[in-house]
Amino acid sequence: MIGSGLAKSARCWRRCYLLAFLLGIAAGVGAIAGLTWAWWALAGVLVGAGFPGAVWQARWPGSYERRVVWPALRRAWRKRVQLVWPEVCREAGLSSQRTVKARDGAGSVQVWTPPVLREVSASGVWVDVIAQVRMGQTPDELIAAAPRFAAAMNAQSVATEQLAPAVVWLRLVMCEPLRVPVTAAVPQHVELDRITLGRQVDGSPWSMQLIERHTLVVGASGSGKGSVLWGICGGLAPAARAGLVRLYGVDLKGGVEIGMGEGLFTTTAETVDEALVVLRTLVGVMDKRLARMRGVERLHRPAPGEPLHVLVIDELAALVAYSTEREKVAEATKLLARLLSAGRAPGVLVLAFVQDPTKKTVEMRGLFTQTVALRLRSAEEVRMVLGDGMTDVAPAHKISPATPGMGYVVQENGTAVRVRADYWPDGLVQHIGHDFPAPVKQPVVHVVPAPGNADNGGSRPARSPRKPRSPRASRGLRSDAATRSDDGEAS
Ligand SMILES: Nc1ncnc2c1ncn2[C@@H]1O[C@H](COP(=O)(O)OP(=O)(O)OP(=O)(O)O)[C@@H](O)[C@H]1O
Repeated sequence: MIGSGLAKSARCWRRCYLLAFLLGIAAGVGAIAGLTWAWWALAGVLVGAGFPGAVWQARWPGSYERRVVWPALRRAWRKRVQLVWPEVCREAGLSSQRTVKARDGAGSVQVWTPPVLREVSASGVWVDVIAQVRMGQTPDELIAAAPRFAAAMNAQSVATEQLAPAVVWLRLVMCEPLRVPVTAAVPQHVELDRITLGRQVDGSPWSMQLIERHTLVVGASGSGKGSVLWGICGGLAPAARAGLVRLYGVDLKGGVEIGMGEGLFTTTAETVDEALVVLRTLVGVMDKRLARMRGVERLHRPAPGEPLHVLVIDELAALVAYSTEREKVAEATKLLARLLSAGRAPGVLVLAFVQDPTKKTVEMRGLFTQTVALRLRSAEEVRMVLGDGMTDVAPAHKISPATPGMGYVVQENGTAVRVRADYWPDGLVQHIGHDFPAPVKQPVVHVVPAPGNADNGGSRPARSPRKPRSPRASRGLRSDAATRSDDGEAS
């Protein structure tokens, strides 16, 4: 999808082609009516320029945008920076003023000297400006004027950074290609290393590494955590069906989210007790794998029968902070911390979602190896989620509630990128839950205590195991069982 600036530019070019084409026809008619050869030449040039351009634009809009519209827009942005720079600097009080003699020697003129524009370049949907402050100025003065440049350039947003003691970098984001939502498609291929979740601000695909990573996604209510959750689980669906991945879902908000695509999951948990069973089982799997790997390999490679185990927790705070059952919360926190600290190498990964990073979850933040910040409520939350110094370059607290699924990720090279997850409507989630059933099902089996026995450990009445889905379920995870005979996998 293209942003409004791009759409405007495309419209403008379309009009030019149409005009060239019509003028060409008019010149041709003039030539037929007996005018000179010059009219024939004009007609040829105009029709020759207008017609192929119009056909290219109509027939191959993607390549036309890439090769014609974007380069023209970027050229125009660069020129505009050169144009507005002296004026904005003067208005912002950044230029120095001198009176010099006029060239003709008659009288004097005022000369304004702005900070030096060292480099102006444009790529993607932004313009990068590198400027050097004048003697006696501080970089902070230039950084404080950044919103004025953004307004003068009609930019959507501006990011700043001090590159050297006297050098400042400004990135003006000129149009918003992520404004229009895109609906996700049914995944076609087994993807394991990187899962494609949506688009980056420059229009390229946004993909995220999953293997060797524990992922934390933070976003206020309604920020679109569901689309990241289903982007990852849906993206893993072909691998799950092929037996390369097992998904375990913990959804303590009544199972509303994970229940939509329950078929994808090997096990789902909706109470703290069920979640504890899943956590104990995965810690057991992890410990056994680690013991097997010792001295043999350092990183587990997923294979059928030796799958990657992915624990998906919707609303992490419900598990480690909100529950009033303190002993259970303490155990869950401990088990989760073990998975987060040792699960990466043996292929037992955690993918957690949370609304509020200020609660106890923040204690665990350091154990996650990658973080996605969707819309947050304050600059302080951005700092908590993405780290110090990120509020300017990844202003997740400024994301509009009208663009759910939009957020910031910090790449391996340390730069922050704005992204938007594709939207997963309920029907699509149900569809993949149905079409990509987990080959192994291990429902949590509650052991009903004998009358008069101690607490059955459940916060809701014991229930009979869920009916296994096809293919036939393996033995379930027992709420009284801490370990399994094998990896915890199907026997
Ligand atoms: N990527 C997206 N593109 C467009 N719309 C989206 C996207 N993701 C979510 N939405 C819309 O935003 C609404 C809220 O999304 P979602 O339920 O995923 O938020 P959430 O962060 O999980 O909220 P909560 O924490 O309250 O459950 C959805 O009903 C959907 O209509």
